[in-house]
Amino acid sequence: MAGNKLKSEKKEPKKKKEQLPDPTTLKPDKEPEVKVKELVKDERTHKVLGAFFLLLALYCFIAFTSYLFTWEEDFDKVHRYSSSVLFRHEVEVDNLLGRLGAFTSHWFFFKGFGIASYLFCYFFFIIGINFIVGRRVFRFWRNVKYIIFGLLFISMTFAFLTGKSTFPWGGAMGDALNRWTSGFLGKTGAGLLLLVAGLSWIIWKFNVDFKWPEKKPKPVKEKEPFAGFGEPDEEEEGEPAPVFTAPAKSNAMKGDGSQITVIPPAEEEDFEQELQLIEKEEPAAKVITYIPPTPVPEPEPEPEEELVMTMHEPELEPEPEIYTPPPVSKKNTEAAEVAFEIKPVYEDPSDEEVEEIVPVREAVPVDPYEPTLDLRDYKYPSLEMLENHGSDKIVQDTTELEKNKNQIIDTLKNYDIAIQKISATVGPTVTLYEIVPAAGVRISRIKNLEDDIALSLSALGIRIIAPIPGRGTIGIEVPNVKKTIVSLRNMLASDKFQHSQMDLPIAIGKKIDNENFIADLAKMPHLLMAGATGQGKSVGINTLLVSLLYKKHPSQLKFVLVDPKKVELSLYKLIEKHFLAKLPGEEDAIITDTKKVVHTLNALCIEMDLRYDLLKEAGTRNIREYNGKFTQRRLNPQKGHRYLPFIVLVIDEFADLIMTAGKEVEMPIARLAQLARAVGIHLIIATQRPSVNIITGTIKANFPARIAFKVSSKIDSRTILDIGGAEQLIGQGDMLISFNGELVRLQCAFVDTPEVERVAEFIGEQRGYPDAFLLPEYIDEKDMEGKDFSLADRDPLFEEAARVIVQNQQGSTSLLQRRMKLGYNRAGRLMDQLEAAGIVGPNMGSKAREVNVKTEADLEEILNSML
Ligand SMILES: Nc1ncnc2c1ncn2[C@@H]1O[C@H](COP(=O)(O)OP(=O)(O)OP(=O)(O)O)[C@@H](O)[C@H]1O
Repeated sequence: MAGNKLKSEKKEPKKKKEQLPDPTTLKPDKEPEVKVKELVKDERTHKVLGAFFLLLALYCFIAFTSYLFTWEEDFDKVHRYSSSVLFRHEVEVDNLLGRLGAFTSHWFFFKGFGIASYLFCYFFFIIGINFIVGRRVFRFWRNVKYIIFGLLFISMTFAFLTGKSTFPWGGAMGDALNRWTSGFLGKTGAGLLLLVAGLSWIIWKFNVDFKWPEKKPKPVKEKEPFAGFGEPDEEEEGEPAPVFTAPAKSNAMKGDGSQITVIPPAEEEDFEQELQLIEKEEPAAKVITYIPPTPVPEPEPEPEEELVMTMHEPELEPEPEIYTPPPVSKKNTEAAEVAFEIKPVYEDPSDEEVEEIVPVREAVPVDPYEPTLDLRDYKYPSLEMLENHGSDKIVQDTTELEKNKNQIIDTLKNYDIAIQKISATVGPTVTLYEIVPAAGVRISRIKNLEDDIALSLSALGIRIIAPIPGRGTIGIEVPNVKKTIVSLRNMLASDKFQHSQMDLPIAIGKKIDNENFIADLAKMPHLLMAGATGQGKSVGINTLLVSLLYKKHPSQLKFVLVDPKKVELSLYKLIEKHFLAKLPGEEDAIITDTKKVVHTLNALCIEMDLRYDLLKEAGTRNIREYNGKFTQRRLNPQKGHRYLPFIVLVIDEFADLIMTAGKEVEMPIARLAQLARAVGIHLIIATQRPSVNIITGTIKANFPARIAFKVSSKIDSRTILDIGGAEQLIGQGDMLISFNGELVRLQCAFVDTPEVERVAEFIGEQRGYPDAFLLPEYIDEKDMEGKDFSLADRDPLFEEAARVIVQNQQGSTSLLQRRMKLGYNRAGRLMDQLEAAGIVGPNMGSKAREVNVKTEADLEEILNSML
């Protein structure tokens, strides 16, 4: 043992000696060996090549243009000496670019392709640009094909047209082609061939639309107004629709055989053309984005409900071109009712005037239902109510940038990591340094050294992203010394927000590259927010709510606000009659009590189920389609259909709720999160404590979009985002959002309390609805247990309640509340007593109870017998 110890002691100093060389003898770093392979891949090589090709293009262009003016003078000299002219000093040429210019032009023009030789300039130009920019700005092979075709076609055409001109218009190649073709097809044949080739190219390139004058469409002949709704006859099918704006492809996808069948082949080709163009314009993105030729929103395909499909066929189109009401038949009387408010204004078919057909669309004006007319004078808040918190201009401190850059390079060098390139993007709170490691450096090495590097850089809030997904670079985010506040006002003023077509646009914040991050809450579809106290959660919630208030009308959106802290959301009380929803009979729309939260969540579940029933009845799959149909007056309000506003549930402190109510809260939230998206109910849940017992697996699985402000530990960050990093944030609205499988660092937009107050006041002062939006009533079975009552204890209002119920033939607690101005509890108790007396049936969940007594006379009898 002792021997061993001695040995190791002896060894150690030796080892140390090897590790620490004498600083005085330090040699300068060896220049790294340059391998050919690396050289070829190196972007600098590409840039040099790019510059060379661009110069070559310019050189040829000048030489060729000069040749046009000097060819006669230079011709003999160059022709006589051929390539040796290059080395004959005594020969003087007129070409601007000397003997080389004269020789090159002669070679290209005379021996090659004549005037078409300019295409070589273009060829060198596109190679040069592609090399120098480092991506395929021009598609190489496509251009090569065009150039080859151009060389052959142009040279031959010029040879054909110019005949025996002394200037080599078509060059030797053009002449040879022309001679061969004229010999083979005759002069006329060769001319025709050129014409066909030229035309074909034009058609191919520009997709010229050849239109034969169309016949006037025949009038839709009907014996009686409702006759046009059945199977379309052949004539109708063949006819083009009067106005068609939707892309041919999307129509083709529907393939529903309805009357509006418009897939002209030309449109189909247009579509392909569009696709190619985008491919060409954005080659580097490698994403083929289909932008529909027209901005008509495309509805999702309809559900495959047989009955509904057949009855509502024309309704499947996004914009019905020809609307014809349904035939009244036994089979589909329902369909006839569905189209109840459409005014068929067909002309009498016998009338000669019908020949002068007006587009059918105009002939059937459908006055769409406009939900905003509920409060037609409602004015949206103006941007002036919000403040500009300093300038949104980002300050770039070059010395700070330089210092950080050098520190990063030095730190990495300490770990033997060489880098090829470093670039910086300055964001509002952090600067992203993007590093391209030298060839051969493994990214995993950098990843393993993440903590050490962060420590060496010794700045607070450093985050290393190795690699940045999709970029192949490594990112190091370093906080800025001077941070910029992102004002919500500026984000809302941006074009992206102002012109957004999203259902529920929310301006969240700015990315590092200063791009505004505006997302659609409806697509998220729910949002989970976490962050330690004081890191910007409440500001974040205000930002989201205010964004929605700036974009939505009270008829289109309702908030259910849960605020266990009692103070955070109290500002919104002012907009109760415009934007808030509450339980029937409740005083306060903002819910602060846990018990009521459970009731509200269950009421939301009932609302969700009711909405699903409505959607099913209407044969629609989501709220968008449903509201679309409703506004087109295809759904009958008398059958319970109504315009469905979006409902956004906001819970400001979720941890509190879970601690006090546990499963009672978790279950309805999980249910809503799983199912409510299609019916327009969306959840925003915030918590200070992102621990696993609060953000349970069930909750997490149903919230794909998650925001983390600064949290206190890596574990918390993992709980919320499934990855560390949020503990490295610097607070004050610095956040990470995980959405669509991407993790993005944002600076949350800032809106101060006085601003929110101003907006709420402005809305609150306007005319609103008589009450907040009422959620369906929820009866907690537990509350009702053991409440059998003796008839002697019955409520003094019992008889009155019984009369209200029997008169309306509707066993609903909310009816009692409304008619008798009662609170929820008393109305619920009365309903129990009515059940015990046999006047109404048992509780049926979301539906009204059955009323067992049909007439008032019967009721009086019962009441008398009870005396
Ligand atoms: N986006 C932001 N930009 C600039 N400063 C911000 C931002 N968000 C928050 N802050 C600053 O941080 C402070 C605390 O923010 P906030 O009240 O939203 O924290 P919180 O997480 O809700 O705290 P608590 O959980 O205790 O309510 C704010 O008063 C503000 O000064």
